[in-house]
Amino acid sequence: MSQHDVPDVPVWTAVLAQLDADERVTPQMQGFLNLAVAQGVMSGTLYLDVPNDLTAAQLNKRLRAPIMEALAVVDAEPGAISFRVVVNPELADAHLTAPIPVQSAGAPLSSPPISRPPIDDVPDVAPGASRSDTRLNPKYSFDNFVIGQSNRFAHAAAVAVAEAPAKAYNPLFIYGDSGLGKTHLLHAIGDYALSLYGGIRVRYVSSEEFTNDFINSIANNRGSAFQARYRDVDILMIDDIQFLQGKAETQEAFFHTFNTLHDHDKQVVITSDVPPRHLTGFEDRMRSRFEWGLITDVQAPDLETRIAILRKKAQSERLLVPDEVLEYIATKVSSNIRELEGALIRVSAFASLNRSTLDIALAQTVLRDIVDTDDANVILPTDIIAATAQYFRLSVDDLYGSSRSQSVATARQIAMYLCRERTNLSLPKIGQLFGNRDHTTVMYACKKIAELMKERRSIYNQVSEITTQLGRVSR
Ligand SMILES: Nc1ncnc2c1ncn2[C@@H]1O[C@H](COP(=O)(O)OP(=O)(O)OP(=O)(O)O)[C@@H](O)[C@H]1O
Repeated sequence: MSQHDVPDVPVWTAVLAQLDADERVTPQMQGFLNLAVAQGVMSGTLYLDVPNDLTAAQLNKRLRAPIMEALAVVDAEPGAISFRVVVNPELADAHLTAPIPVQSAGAPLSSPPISRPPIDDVPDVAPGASRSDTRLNPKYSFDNFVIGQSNRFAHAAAVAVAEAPAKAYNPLFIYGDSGLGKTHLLHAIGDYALSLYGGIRVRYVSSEEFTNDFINSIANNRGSAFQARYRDVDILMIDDIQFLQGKAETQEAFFHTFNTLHDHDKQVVITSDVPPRHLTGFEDRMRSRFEWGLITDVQAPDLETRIAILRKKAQSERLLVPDEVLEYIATKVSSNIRELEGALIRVSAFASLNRSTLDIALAQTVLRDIVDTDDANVILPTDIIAATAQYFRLSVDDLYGSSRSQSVATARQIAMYLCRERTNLSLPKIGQLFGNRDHTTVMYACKKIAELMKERRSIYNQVSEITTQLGRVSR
């Protein structure tokens, strides 16, 4: 990241100056503080981006009081501003590529805000198989999964596998169209198994990550570390295996991993968009192994299940949405649960920004441009990127490129959000499309835009206007 790209947030600069004289900010803590990049103040909240969970945890735990006190001193209205730490993996990317200057305690933020976090401060992080090691998303649990006709069998099989790994069905192969809950089920298996068997080693991986890991292991001569990562586990879950199509060497690596795990009574769970026999570009020996255990599918949910999913989502996000509005959204979007959730976010964001009553009329207005992909033109990611670039008067290359300036970064995040919501592309695929970015960067972008839509009218309007523009794309 260049110095030029660090947003200038005067209140943060003033807070840093205050903290300079605060003895609670030890040199170790200063290391973490230097990693924070202030993004700006919105609705009374100062947003600080940090590169990883460890830094977020340290700032929240050790520096919350000093930062809050400093904010109270520097702000004209004491107590009016609080702060929020957000993990932004793009900053971690920057660390990998940027030189790492060593800064003295209290160095001003104007130099690149990057220095190594102190290694001896790590013990606060729980040792052993923590959920972050396994890369599980706690939002995707069985508790949050709504069971209906369309997924009842897949759900039951997933629960059975979590309760008795390698005993019930091995492998478990779940297939179905995009956005119907396959990834959710994988994470839920991991989450439930961990809650039942404390020390169990669980690993979730997307097929793209598996491929990249494999390629890196060859490039860096680290084959044994690769093997250990995927073979020293009790449950291996690999998402969207169709992406290994045509990648003979990666398939070979997976084939050996699979055999080792299976031979040692370790559980393998696989997802795909089609059943094993329809997987093209795979060797027969692989396809037949995928058929050894149980094959089950997830289908598009019926109306009742869609309403139940929306109700659950509204509850977990603490959104007050009348039943008839949930029903309306569920009738409007029928094929993809990710789009269903996107529609709910928009309707509730619009109501909260305008402080208006959430009723069917409002939902109709907001969703008039959302066309169910069942009966609409298919929207291509390139349409989304072109429409977003045009809207922000940027070039398409700006969105694919590496500029971290605030305006380009926001436009890129909106384009990523729309690609996730309106197309069938997986997170890694979207990452690849936007200049080979990591899938966690896309995940962060989607979360951030969904949150900002509720808080900032400008962002809400931008997303809506680009959607309207997309509605006009015809082919
Ligand atoms: N039965 C369900 N109950 C609650 N939420 C669900 C259910 N099914 C899917 N979802 C939600 O829908 C969204 C999309 O699901 P998910 O990412 O698991 O789909 P997927 O089938 O893995 O899609 P892709 O193949 O594109 O990765 C997630 O936010 C997930 O939590």
